Amino acid sequence: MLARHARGLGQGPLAFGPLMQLVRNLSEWATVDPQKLSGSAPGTCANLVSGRWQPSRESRLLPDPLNGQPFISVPHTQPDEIAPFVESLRAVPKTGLHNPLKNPQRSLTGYGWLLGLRTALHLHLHLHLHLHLHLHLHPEYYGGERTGIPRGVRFLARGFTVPGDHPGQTSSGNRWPYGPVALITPFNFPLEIPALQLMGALYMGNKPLLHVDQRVSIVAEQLLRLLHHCGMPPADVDLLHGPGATCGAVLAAAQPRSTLFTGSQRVAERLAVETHGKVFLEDAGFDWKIMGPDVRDVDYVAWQCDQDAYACSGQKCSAQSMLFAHRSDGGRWELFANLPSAGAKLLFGGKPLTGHSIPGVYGAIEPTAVFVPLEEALRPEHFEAVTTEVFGPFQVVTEWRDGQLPLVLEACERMTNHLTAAVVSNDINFVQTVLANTVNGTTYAGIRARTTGAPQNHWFGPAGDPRGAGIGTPEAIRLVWSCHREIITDFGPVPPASALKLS
Ligand SMILES: NC(=O)c1ccc[n+]([C@@H]2O[C@H](COP(=O)([O-])OP(=O)(O)OC[C@H]3O[C@@H](n4cnc5c(N)ncnc54)[C@H](O)[C@@H]3O)[C@@H](O)[C@H]2O)c1
Repeated sequence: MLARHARGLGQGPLAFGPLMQLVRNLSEWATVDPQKLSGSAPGTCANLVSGRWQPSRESRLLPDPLNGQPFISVPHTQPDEIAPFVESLRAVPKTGLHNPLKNPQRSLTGYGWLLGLRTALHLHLHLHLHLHLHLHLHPEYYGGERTGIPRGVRFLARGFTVPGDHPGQTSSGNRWPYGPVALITPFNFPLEIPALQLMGALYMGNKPLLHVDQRVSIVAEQLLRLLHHCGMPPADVDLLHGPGATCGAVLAAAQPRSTLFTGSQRVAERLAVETHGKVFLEDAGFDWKIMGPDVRDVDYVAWQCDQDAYACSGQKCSAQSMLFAHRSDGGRWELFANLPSAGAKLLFGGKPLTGHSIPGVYGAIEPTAVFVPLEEALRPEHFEAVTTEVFGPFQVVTEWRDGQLPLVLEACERMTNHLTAAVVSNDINFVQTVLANTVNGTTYAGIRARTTGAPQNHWFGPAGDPRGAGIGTPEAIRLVWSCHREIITDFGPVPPASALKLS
């Protein structure tokens, strides 16, 4: 009954109570119960293409990160099985499933149910299937989590008009979908990134092929099953489980009009070439934090450093990768006063964790920090190694003294990834100098500055690269999932023939 209620498209936002109930009733829509997933009762996954759930020829058994038991069987789709995915994408017109002039009601009534679902998801989804699965697979921080379902979908496609050159002429800027698109996401945010980006793609009128890292793609599958249950047409999204290379083969054959890729630098650069540049990137994060000379509230700042570098085992793209601590001789703040003046040194960590049952394939090491003197870090022979993202509980620490800010800024200038950054200072002149001379796309400034935390209430994405994508705000959705189309209407009146001259 609830499902029928939810499928009453066009009815506007649904009542909160029934939706909470709907999300709670796992048996109506979920195919796995995370409380029961185990080596003796593994969960199984299926591909979704053109509205039909389908197995693949081979499957891969994933070991439970908690105890090593094989607990999920996921399709190991091979390149010779991709034809239905290619056909499905090729069947989508460039004009999308809807656009400002075609089926505009689809973004209103077709997704009306989502507006009510937003609240229900926000409060209850993470208490049930997804959080359990999610925490099992990857313990992502969930405080302030967003579901990616903004109010007023139609306003995402808001355009503008400009008066023309003569009576009857007007030009209008429109947000237009790409039509067939691909969405590729990594292992470390199995729900948040697919949910936020998928909804944006759909709102703007695209049909996405979704590929999530095979180790966690079961979460995205359950999200799609919930969305179907709530009324999303099953053919609106395809889901491809399997190796990344198989997804690459689909892209090469189907040539989606645009691809949003979130993941490592290596794959990002490869896709940029293979898609001939038709790609938006949320790639590697080498994220720095600069402490100003005025840093105070030491316990708070140190706590935030630990959170940024080591929460979630440092496996956030926004994790603190390099800390520039200010060393103030005779001042209040001497973070690493006992460090040697030259040479790199292990500050702490560096050993494998012991006394656990985590399978070796997942890796488990102590929170680790390595100190590298600033001048040594800047040497050409060291710089690349010092500024390469290590996707784990690892950070590089250095220090700078009064007069060395230009060296710190030089290091920021020479880095290749510009995702998040933090300027920990309440000295407005210091903050302004650092902000004016750096480019990171999501930069926090002030004594409470952090590198992690996104995307809760703001844009999140890299800057300084025309391929840079965003996530988390209406602007991000508009940028990534629609393009600009200018329509100049010129209906007359037509001038008399006597007024026509060659120009
Ligand atoms: N910038 C961001 O917003 C953001 C967010 C999360 C993670 N990350 C980055 O992701 C990385 C960690 O994630 P990962 O190890 O899962 O990344 P990864 O690049 O190995 O994999 C990401 C996705 O790409 C797919 N893939 C791999 N090869 C492919 C190919 N040839 N064609 C198409 N798809 C292919 C994978 O199956 C996976 O779904 C880190 O570098 C981290 O900084 C960035």
